[in-house]
Order: sequence, then structure tokens, then C-alpha cells
Amino acid sequence: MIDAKIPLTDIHRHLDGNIRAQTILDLGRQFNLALPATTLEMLRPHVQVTANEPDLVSFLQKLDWGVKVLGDLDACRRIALENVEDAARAGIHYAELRFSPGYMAMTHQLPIAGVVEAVIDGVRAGVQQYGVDVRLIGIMSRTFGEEACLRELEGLLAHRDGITAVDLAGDELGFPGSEFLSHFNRARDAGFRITVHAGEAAGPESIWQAIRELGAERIGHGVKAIEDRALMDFLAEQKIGIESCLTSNIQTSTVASFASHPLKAFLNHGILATINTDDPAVQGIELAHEYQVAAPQAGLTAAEMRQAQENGVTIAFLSDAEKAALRARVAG
Ligand SMILES: O=c1[nH]cnc2c1ncn2[C@@H]1O[C@H](CO)[C@@H](O)[C@H]1O
Ligand SMILES: [Zn+2]
Repeated sequence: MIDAKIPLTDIHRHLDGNIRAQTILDLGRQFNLALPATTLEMLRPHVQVTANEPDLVSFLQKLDWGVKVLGDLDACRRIALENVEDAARAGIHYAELRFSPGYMAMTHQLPIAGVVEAVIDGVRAGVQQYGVDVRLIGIMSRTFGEEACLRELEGLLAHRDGITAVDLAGDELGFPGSEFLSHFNRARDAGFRITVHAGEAAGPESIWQAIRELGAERIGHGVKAIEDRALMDFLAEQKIGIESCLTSNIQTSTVASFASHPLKAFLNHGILATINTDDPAVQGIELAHEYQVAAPQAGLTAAEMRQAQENGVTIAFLSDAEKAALRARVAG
């Protein structure tokens, strides 16, 4: 259940994991690319999770066609704009959209800083058109190694003013956070806020590492914190927020069922946990589904969902004044 008096936020939403299937078809045609299918219906299983995947890495392959059709910077601008439209349609008041410029640039060897600029541009146009409040988070895709991540960071630094935070995403087991210390030192020096995907595929030690060594202020997923009581205490005391994505965690086989998802336990432990989508188009869900179907199945009461919704504003990468303005705008 969504409380209409509290701002609806989605602070863990991959822009490049939310490319419309129709847009993939359009761009495939525009750039003369051989797609695995020529109709929406036939394309869908290639770009959307249809049954739960055995692990995170298999799930992530479903994002690949979306970025393979990004044949020029205009295509990047287009998907950024469409993402803002989708967020507005989903009733979201405030979204933090994250994207990996190197991953988007990879297939057609686009300039990474150019991709960052195009995404900022497209989002700016979308914000004006659709009235959603948006901040951008730059992702370093760990799956492609340290050097590739360094190039992503440099592209993000080239447009520092348009980017609020940085994140580390991708294959957590294959590429532990310890390989990215220098990246995060530089990111913090530049004044970026920090969130890190941790404790999704790997265990609680990965969350400790993200906090202590990378400077994470928030954790993406953080599912495995449930295995470490001291970590749960620490997250609550230090107000380190958790960006939960319920359906995503089922689809990656990170948790076996909604009923066994730790979100309820996190909330009851006083952790600032939140409800978010992750990769809506790839997952075939929207935020309403997470509040109306997933969260109730995860055992959350109306009061617990309200708390999670509140937490989304509390841990947003906004100033106190911006949070107050957002609350006032929605409370009317
Ligand atoms: O649930 C997730 N866990 C970890 N990494 C993810 C997830 N969803 C998407 N990405 C990763 O984020 C980048 C694109 O924004 C890609 O690296 C993609 O693999
Ligand atoms: Zn994610």
C-alpha cells in the first residue's frame, strides 16, 4: 500500500535496466542491428525475466540487449527521457536514476563522457516535461574490471555537476569491492555521495567492506546483513540506509521467497530500509507492484510499508531543505 500523503520515491532504479522493449525494437531498426526477434512478443523473453534466474549474473544478461541498441548519443538521450516519463507514469515524485556510462557506451564505442552528458540532457528535458524530481547516480560496472571502472569514473567527473552520487554494480562475487578502493577515494574527494551494491551475491563481509573501505552511506540490496547481528546494529545506529528491491531479489535467486525476505526484519531493527524497483522493464514490474504485491507477501504491515516509504525521503541524496520541500509538495 502506498500512502498518498508521503512522497513516493524510487532510489534504486537502473535507467539502463529500464529500456522499453518497444524502444529496443525501434533502435534496432534505426541502427540496422540484428535483434533476436522482430516483434515485441518474440523479443520479450530476450529482454525480460520470464522465470527466476539461477543467479545474479544470469539475471544481468537480460539487460544486455537494451544497451546493445544504443547506437549513438541521441539514443542515450532518448532512453533517459523515456525513463523520466516512466517514473512519472508510475506515480513517483522523486527518483534517483542510476546508469553505467561505460556499459551503455561499450557496444558502439561511444565516448563515455558523451554518454554521461546525453543522459543528463535527456533527464533534464524529462524533468521539465513530466515534473518528477530526479537525481542521477553514476555506476561503475565492476563486471568489466578496474580499468573500465576508472574510465567510467572519469566520464562522470567530466560532468560532475549533473551527477549526485556514484555506485558499484554488476558481478559482486567475481569482482569484490576491495579492488575499487582508489576509485572511491577519488569519488569521495570529488564530493560524490556514495552507495554500493553489496550483500546481494556476496555475504555480510561485503557490506562491511563497502561501508568501511569504500565509504558507502547507503547499501544497494544488503540482503545478507540478516546473517550478521552486529552489522544490523551498526546499520541502524549509523543510519546507513538499505535500498531493498524485493522482486529483483527473487528473480536473481538471492532469496527463495518473499516470505523469507529480510526487509521486515530490517525495518523492525530500526534500519532505514526502503522499497525500490531495480530494473523495472527487465523485471516486468513497477513500483506499485512492490508496494501492493511484493511487500505484503514479504509480511510488511501497512505501518511498516509507510515506514519504508518515509525512509525513502530520509535517506534520499537530498539536502534537508530539499527533503522538506518534497514532503511539503506531496502533503499539499
Ligand atoms: O540487481 C543488480 N545487482 C547488481 N548489479 C546490477 C543489478 N541490476 C543492474 N545491475 C548492473 O548495473 C549496471 C547497469 O546500470 C550493469 O553493470 C548491470 O549489470
Ligand atoms: Zn541494482
